Amino acid sequence: MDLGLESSLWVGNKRYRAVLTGWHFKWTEVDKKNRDKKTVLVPVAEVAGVEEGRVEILPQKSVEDTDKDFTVFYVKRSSGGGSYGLLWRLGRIQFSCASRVLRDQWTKHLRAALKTHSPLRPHRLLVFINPFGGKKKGRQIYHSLVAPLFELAGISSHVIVTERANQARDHLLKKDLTGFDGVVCVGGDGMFSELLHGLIGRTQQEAGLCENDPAVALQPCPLHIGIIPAGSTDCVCFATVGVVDPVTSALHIIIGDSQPLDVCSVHDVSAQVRYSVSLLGYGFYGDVLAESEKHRWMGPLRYDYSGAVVYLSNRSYSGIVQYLPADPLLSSPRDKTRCLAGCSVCSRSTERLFPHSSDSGSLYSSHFSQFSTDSEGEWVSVEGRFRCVSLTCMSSSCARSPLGLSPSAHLADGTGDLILVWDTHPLGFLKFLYRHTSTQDQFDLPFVEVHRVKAVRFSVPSGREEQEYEEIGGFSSEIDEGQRECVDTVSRNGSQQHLAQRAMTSERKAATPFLCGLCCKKSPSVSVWNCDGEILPFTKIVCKIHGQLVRLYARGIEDGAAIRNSEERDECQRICILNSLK
Ligand SMILES: CCCCCCCCCCCCC/C=C/[C@@H](O)[C@H](COP(=O)(O)O)NC(=O)CCCCCCCCCCCCCCC
Ligand SMILES: Nc1ncnc2c1ncn2[C@@H]1O[C@H](COP(=O)(O)OP(=O)(O)O)[C@@H](O)[C@H]1O
Ligand SMILES: [Ca+2]
Repeated sequence: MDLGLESSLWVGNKRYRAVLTGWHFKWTEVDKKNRDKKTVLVPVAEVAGVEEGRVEILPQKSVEDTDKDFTVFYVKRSSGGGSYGLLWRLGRIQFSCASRVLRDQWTKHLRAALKTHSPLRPHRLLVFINPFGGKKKGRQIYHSLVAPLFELAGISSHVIVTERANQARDHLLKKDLTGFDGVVCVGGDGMFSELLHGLIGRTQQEAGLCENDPAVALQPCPLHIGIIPAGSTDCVCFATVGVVDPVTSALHIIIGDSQPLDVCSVHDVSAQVRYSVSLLGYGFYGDVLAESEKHRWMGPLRYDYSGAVVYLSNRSYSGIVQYLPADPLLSSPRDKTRCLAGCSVCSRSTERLFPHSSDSGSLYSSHFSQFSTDSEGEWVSVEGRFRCVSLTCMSSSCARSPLGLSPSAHLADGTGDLILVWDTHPLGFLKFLYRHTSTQDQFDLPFVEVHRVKAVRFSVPSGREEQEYEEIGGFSSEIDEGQRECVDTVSRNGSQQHLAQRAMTSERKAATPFLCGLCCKKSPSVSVWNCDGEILPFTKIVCKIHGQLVRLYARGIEDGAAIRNSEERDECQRICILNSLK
């Protein structure tokens, strides 16, 4: 069927020339002298629904069934929601046709174009709501903001309000999932993590693969994941959509957007596996999570409170970190680029990760080639005392840190960024943390290193695990020994880091009076791992990044930083549409 169509249509008493070209639907106001006025251009892929009659969805759905009218719902962008990302809202236009025949032609052609140009639109979704996530508004957010949009788009959803932790994960591992196109969580990063574990586990079970084996190349998941943000950090949503907004996320789900995402598998010696996408953190972030669990009643503020408590306790930990660097010719964590919608680094990675696929974006292509074609590089080893060791598969931007833990990380390039913050004096560490809140480079500090990696191993020097408490502070022999270890190991690895470490020793002496106030209590010698908001029950780990293991209903961040007024907003809509065509 030829999807193109062109005719005059009316909105109220204004005449429009409407054109459907297959990829685009546009309407231009025509004045009495037949001159063109303003045009609105909407990619067919961003049409949310087409309905006969004059349809309203708010305050509730109502249809005035006239036989010459039809209503089109589409994605409309607006700035807001912070300096990055664009809010999406539901645009609506009600057209009148000259005849019923023409009206039926328009609705038929538009619906056929939708099917052809956005094949991943979901028809049936499995939705899990965590009623206790974030500010406990999950149910309300879903029923008032999301369900009416799904209904409009003709999506049928099976909704489960969870009654316990891990219910969503267990459901995905065991229950019949036939007929579902995607799975949605209404909650925070913890709920997303449940879906991630459930779907990855289920996919490996069905493929007959052992997910606990770090040597296995995992099979990508066939079902898409949608996130309706209703949690505390909502980092996965922020970093993949650019804003934390339930309506924006619902619209990405409706139009069947697709964003692949790298996932890190975290294995312990007894072969248990966990997955992480946003933050795998030892030291500071592990301690913040452990502390925050005691203060869940505070809601999202528990992290700020616990962050301050842990910061003031001034801890550092010994560790041995080994990493397998990614190809430095492809990208670097300090190249000042940002992974935005249509990212070319990620697109090239798709071709590299799935070389035998005719459609380079296909989920179903062989994923096994990934490691056989990659030449295994050399592992690098460092040992010493760290304030924190963090690994992230993406930028991990969130409201607390709008550019994230690693601002130049990519969502789907098959690598992660390893951030090593060596022990330093308290003010230095505060500077590091504080830089996350602005555009200042948190890696441009002498005690910070960042590496783009494919795999990481971590262990605690022998004897430390059993040692329950130790003296801490810049003056104990423990720290001096740790400091020496660090200088030795790093210089063995031929890095310039040892110079910085030496400089740090004198900085630490300068900070002596400040430290005295803080460090007069005992502290544990071993921290815990924070795996996307969950405490891991093991310290020694092996991690591997699996490129594009899952897909989200998202498209990456649309850069809205330049948009300040409504005229620029229209321009932005145009630029975003042009970018989406590239
Ligand atoms: C001085 C200000 C310092 C601001 C430092 C901000 C760094 C923020 C990096 C955030 C990375 C987030 C990665 C996401 C992790 C989530 O998967 C995970 C689970 O989220 P969920 O509960 O929503 O399910 N979230 C977390 O683990 C939370 C980590 C949050 C860390 C916040 C740290 C706040 C630090 C405040 C320090 C204050 C020092 C004050 C000195 C007097
Ligand atoms: N019904 C429930 N009761 C208790 N815990 C739950 C329930 N449903 C989910 N959880 C757990 O709650 C934790 C936090 O959920 P999340 O939605 O991420 O909120 P937040 O962002 O506030 O931490 C997750 O680890 C999840 O496994
Ligand atoms: Ca990545």
